[in-house]
Amino acid sequence: MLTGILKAQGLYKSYKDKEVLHNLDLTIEPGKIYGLIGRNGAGKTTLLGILTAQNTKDRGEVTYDGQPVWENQAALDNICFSRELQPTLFSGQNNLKIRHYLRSAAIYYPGWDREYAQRLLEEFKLDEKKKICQLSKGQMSMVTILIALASRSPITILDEPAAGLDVVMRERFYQLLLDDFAQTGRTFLVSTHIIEEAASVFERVIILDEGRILENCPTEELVGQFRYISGHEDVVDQVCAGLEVLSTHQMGRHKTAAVRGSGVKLQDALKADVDVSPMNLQNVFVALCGHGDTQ
Ligand SMILES: Nc1ncnc2c1ncn2[C@@H]1O[C@H](COP(=O)(O)OP(=O)(O)OP(=O)(O)O)[C@@H](O)[C@H]1O
Repeated sequence: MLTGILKAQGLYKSYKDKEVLHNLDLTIEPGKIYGLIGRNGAGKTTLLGILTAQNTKDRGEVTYDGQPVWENQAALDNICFSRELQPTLFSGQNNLKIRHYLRSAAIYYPGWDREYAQRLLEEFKLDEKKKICQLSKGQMSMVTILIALASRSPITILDEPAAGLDVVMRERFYQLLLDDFAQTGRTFLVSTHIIEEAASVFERVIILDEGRILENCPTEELVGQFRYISGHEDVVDQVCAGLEVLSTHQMGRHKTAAVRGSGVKLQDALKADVDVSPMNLQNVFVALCGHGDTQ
């Protein structure tokens, strides 16, 4: 599926005097699955809301296929932002049922796949006659996921879709995502805190830290740049001299450093009397965004 590029340039967003996004640039290319990770309050939901014109920006531009997305239905027809249902939003409409919600989605999304939606309803064992305000947290997540998948939108964005799901449903969700991607090649952008579980699904990872994009690159390429180097503190210090050290942990004279580096300097390090071990995406995330909290 050939779709346009979703692009943010120079985004700024503040709530009162708190700056949440700072001069943020981001390019979402067609036909890729992106994982968006960041600490609590990093600005993920705010960013996703602005990318999909559901939230306002203070400065900057968001375009789809070169056209601004703000108040541009032609551009927004290509983008689905399926976010967690807020039971409080529905408390004033106690009779709103899943069926009504799906009917609205069918009208809103031009590519709505009714047959796929029905299949997912059955697979998730959701009763469309059930009221939204009576759904469990997991069932709310399932409705959110169902809408995202059945929208068939070229760019489909989900904000923490797996948070309310049990482990079996989370695995099923990732499988559905990958099956859909294999079939349609549409773009997915998914935010999550369950990093390691999702690492193998996301071919690209975006790390948002305090309103700034720290990384936006292939997951394997990113993780491959980081290693733990451990051993006697003197040797570790010597080896790390030319490398970027993100964090250190010491027990007596034994030291472990999380480092980023490649090339000659790393090759030299590998020859020294130290243990070198790979890091996983979660370790990399903590090293980059821990800001000393985990030392
Ligand atoms: N409507 C709002 N009014 C005021 N402050 C807000 C509003 N929405 C978000 N914020 C603040 O902006 C910051 C970023 O919030 P946001 O929800 O975008 O972060 P997040 O990365 O999605 O966080 P989490 O992972 O905890 O869900 C937080 O400090 C939050 O309190």
